[in-house]
Amino acid sequence: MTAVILGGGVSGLASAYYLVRNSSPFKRIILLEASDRLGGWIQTSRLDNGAIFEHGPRSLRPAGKGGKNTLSLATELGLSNDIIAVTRNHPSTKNRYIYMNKKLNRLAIGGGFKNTFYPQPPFSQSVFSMVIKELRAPVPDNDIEDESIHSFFSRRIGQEVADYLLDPVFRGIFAGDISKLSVKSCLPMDVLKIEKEYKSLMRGVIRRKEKDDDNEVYAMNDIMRATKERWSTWSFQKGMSQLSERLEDVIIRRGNVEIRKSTPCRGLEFDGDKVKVITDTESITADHVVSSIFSQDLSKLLGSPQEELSNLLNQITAVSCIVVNVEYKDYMSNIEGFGHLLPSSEDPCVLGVIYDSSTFKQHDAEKYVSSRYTMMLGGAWYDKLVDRLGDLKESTIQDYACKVLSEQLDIKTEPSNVVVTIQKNCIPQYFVGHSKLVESIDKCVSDNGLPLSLVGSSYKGVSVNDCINNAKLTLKQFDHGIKKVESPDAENIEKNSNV
Ligand SMILES: Cc1cc2nc3c(=O)[nH]c(=O)nc-3n(C[C@H](O)[C@H](O)[C@H](O)COP(=O)(O)OP(=O)(O)OC[C@H]3O[C@@H](n4cnc5c(N)ncnc54)[C@H](O)[C@@H]3O)c2cc1C
Ligand SMILES: C=Cc1c2[nH]c(c1C)Cc1[nH]c(c(CCC(=O)O)c1C)Cc1[nH]c(c(C)c1CCC(=O)O)Cc1[nH]c(c(C)c1C=C)C2
Repeated sequence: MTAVILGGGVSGLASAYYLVRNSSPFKRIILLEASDRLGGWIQTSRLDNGAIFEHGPRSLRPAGKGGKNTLSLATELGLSNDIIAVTRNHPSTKNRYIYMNKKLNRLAIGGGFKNTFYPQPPFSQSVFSMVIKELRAPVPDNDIEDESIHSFFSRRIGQEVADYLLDPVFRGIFAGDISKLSVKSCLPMDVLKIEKEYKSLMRGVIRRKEKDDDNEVYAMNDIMRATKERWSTWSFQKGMSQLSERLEDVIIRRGNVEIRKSTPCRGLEFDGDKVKVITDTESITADHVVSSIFSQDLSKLLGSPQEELSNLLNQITAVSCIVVNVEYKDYMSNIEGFGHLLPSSEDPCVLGVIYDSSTFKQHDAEKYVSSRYTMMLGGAWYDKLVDRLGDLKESTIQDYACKVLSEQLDIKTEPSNVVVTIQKNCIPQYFVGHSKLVESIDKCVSDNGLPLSLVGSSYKGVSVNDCINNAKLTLKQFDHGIKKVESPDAENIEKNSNV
């Protein structure tokens, strides 16, 4: 049997890996990647001076099922010695800032008397009063299927928290507008269900027992290391591309996967239990297709009689971001932290700045002192940004970004390296009603008996962890048991039947 995987980003690569790692019915697997490289939004550049610029994802969380699974995957791939990690007590973990009223306001994340009982700018109320307000907030009588993040947190904790905390945080993840983003699909827990059951989000988060129904088999070495050393975030010595490059190596080494770059799929024609995968040069007859591409790109590949599915897929939208990587030679920042975010009320077009050198100093230039930053622009406010800039010439964007950086971080020196990357449709948006839309898509595929699996960031999670874990769980249907794994940690996979 033949499977075709559409897309060579981390979801497509993970799909291929899990199909070859486990015994599956597919003797032939073809991965089609439209561009000339693999990794998708994972894009790492290594400058001549040894500095690393990430134009997409730069960090992974160890927490949660997805976090555990990605650590397990790194172990299985033999990448343990290439992992670099930041612990929870590191300044880049403890210090996150909101840039508001033209100054940096450190987010009071970790307790303390002053932080708890006295208002911390930019908020006019203390954390303690926010907690009391949330515990006392009324619960709507009617069952709410879904709600915007702004609406939910405004009624639970107040508009100020929605506007000055949730707004920037979700601009920092989805680059999106919380008045449209779904509270059901964008948060790691079902807050509406928790509110209904416990009459308060705080009470529910404290009281509910995390069901440990995780029956997955994990390679434990790096999971145990991350737990023991209390990692907060991690990456790789040579950047995130090490993950996609190693996945490619291992997939090819396993033999029955053919990776075709610069080979876009141009169409899918379903015919009973077979599907014709059309490229510029041929039509591949497959028994199953795994699509990891953006839902609107998949929508365009479907002709009649798949109009219904095509229309549903087309309803999921994405935003575009401009990512500006900047390095300052012979400059040591005096601010340690993960970075700062801006509420849309402060400046809609500037989403935030990541202090890359504060998190991963290992990625700095080898031979001299320097500081690296990544500025994220646009997102749901992309059109406003284009209007403000006037044009999207690299020099226009570069001048603008460096001016903003110098204002917001008081940097007086000129940058030594700048890379501008325009990432079109890079972060899918999970608007109110997204989970119902995904259910309708899944139902349409199954009702029509289409040999099609949907993975990737369009549906159930935008983080790298979510993409990998969702690919693994989606393809479980084909999992006929783990093949002998040659990875250094193979015995651990067998031994640790549960975590
Ligand atoms: C700027 C930015 C910063 C981010 N930061 C983080 C972070 O710090 N941590 C984190 O966990 N996540 C982060 N993310 C999210 C994460 O990077 C993405 O969600 C994830 O990489 C998506 O992977 P994917 O494989 O699902 O999709 P993609 O990476 O989009 O891969 C899809 C692939 O399909 C190919 N393709 C498209 N059409 C076709 C076709 N017709 N035929 C064949 N191939 C096709 C594309 O070329 C692409 O290679 C960030 C994302 C962005 C954009
Ligand atoms: C300012 C814009 C953005 C920044 N990062 C992203 C955008 C759009 C993209 C992004 N960053 C993360 C993820 C994965 C989310 C997840 O579920 O793990 C995505 C899609 C990582 C991340 N970024 C922030 C948080 C709190 C997280 C989660 C995990 C972690 O702690 O590493 C917030 C944040 N993003 C940016 C900054 C400057 C920032 C906080 C100061 C940049």
